[in-house]
Order: sequence, then C-alpha cells, then structure tokens
Amino acid sequence: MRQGKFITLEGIDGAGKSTQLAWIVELLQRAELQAVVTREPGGTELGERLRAVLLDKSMTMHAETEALLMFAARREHLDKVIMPALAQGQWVISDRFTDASFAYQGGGRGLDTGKLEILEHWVQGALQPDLTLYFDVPVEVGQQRVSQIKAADRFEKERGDFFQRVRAAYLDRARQFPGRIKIIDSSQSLAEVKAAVEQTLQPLLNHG
Ligand SMILES: Nc1ncnc2c1ncn2[C@@H]1O[C@H](COP(=O)(O)OP(=O)(O)O)[C@@H](O)[C@H]1O
Ligand SMILES: Cc1cn([C@H]2C[C@H](O)[C@@H](COP(=O)(O)OP(=O)(O)O)O2)c(=O)[nH]c1=O
Repeated sequence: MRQGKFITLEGIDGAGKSTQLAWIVELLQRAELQAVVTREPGGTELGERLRAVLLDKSMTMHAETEALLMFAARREHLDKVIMPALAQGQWVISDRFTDASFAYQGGGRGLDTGKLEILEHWVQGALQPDLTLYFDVPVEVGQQRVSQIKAADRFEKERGDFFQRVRAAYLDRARQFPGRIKIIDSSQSLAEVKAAVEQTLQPLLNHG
C-alpha cells in the first residue's frame, strides 16, 4: 500500500522553507490528510545528534566526512521515519533531503557529484520524493532574512559565494529533474509564495 506522498522542501538558508512548511501542514489538514513532518539532517534521535555536530560552528571536518554524516543521518531517517510512514500510507513532509547534499556538499563544497550519486543510491535505492518544492531566492535576500532571526550555524556563517554555488546547484538539479522539482519564486511576498505553494500542491491533493 502506498497512498501517502513524500514531499521535500529545499532552498538556501532563509529562503522561507520553515514558514511554508506550516502552510503545507495546514493545507494537508484541510484535505484531511495525515502527515509526518520531519527534517534533515535529523528526524531521529541519532540524526539529531549528528545534526548538532554538523551545525556546530566550532567543529571542523573534511567535506567528504560532512557528506558521509549527512547520508548516515539520512539512512537512519529513512529506516526509522520515512519508510515506515509511507508504508502505512501516511504523507511525509521533510524540511530538506538529498537535493540539499547535491547543493551544499556538491555545489557549495565542490564535492564530486559522482560520489554523492553513489551514496544516494546506497542509502535510498530507487526511492525519490514525489514532489520537491525548491524555494528560490537571491543569496542576499536569504542572508538578510536569516540574519534577522538567529545566530549563524556552521553553514550559515559561509560567505556569499558559497551560497551562490549552492543556489546554482539547486537550479541545476531543478533543470535536471523538472517533473519532480518545482521552483517557487520565494522572493515574492508571503501571500504570493503561499498561493504558489497551494497551486503546486493541488494536483497531489486532488489525486492523493
Ligand atoms: N516571502 C517572504 N517574504 C518576507 N519574509 C519572509 C518570507 N518568507 C519567509 N520570510 C521570513 O524570513 C525569515 C526566514 O524564513 P524561514 O522560513 O525560517 O527560512 P528557512 O527555513 O528557509 O531558513 C523568517 O523571519 C520569515 O518570517
Ligand atoms: C540535509 C542537508 C542539510 N545541509 C545543511 C543546510 C543547512 O544549512 C543546514 C541545516 O538545515 P536547516 O534545517 O534548513 O537549518 P535551519 O534550521 O537553520 O534553517 O544543513 C547540508 O549541507 N546537506 C544536507 O544534505
């Protein structure tokens, strides 16, 4: 049985993912659909501990170590949260998934995409999200939004050119997988972004 859909949210830091996540949950509730809301890195006890290490700005690590820890957390997340929920027919909404590894570790850190593809295949086999919403904003907009709310973590303290590469890698992925990844212009007003999200989700809600 698989009626629930797997939806992932992506974007550079400050793009507005968390804000829109709340809106998506509301849309699903209105449609009387049960959803598991989760995030990466994290979503499990071990995953949250790995997240703390990965985001700790006093921690240094090799770019490949960073990628391996992201995928280790993902393996646990799939086993403990994502796969069981989908198997029960529930919807799963994850704040980030594998596209983030291609964008941050691939684009941002410059890791070989072929190595990331090997990890992707190893960890998730053929499983892919049914829909990925990529919230696109210019880097300066994302950085301005983040700086207003909290202290920077290990990724958020990176410089603008890092996020330019992350954004470019996300846009490349969206061009590569146009059926799955939908680009939402997140530089628009909150109301406009919400309307775009609702419109993009509608086909899934109708046929879910
Ligand atoms: N479309 C928007 N226009 C203006 N501000 C926004 C918009 N979307 C989100 N924000 C604000 O930007 C900040 C970062 O948003 P958030 O949803 O936490 O981003 P993310 O989860 O992608 O890092 C928050 O203060 C939020 O209220
Ligand atoms: C899932 C994932 C996240 N990340 C990074 C992107 C984010 O900067 C960070 C945490 O994501 P996020 O939860 O969006 O951070 P916040 O709660 O501060 O908005 O982890 C990667 O580098 N690779 C990955 O595979």
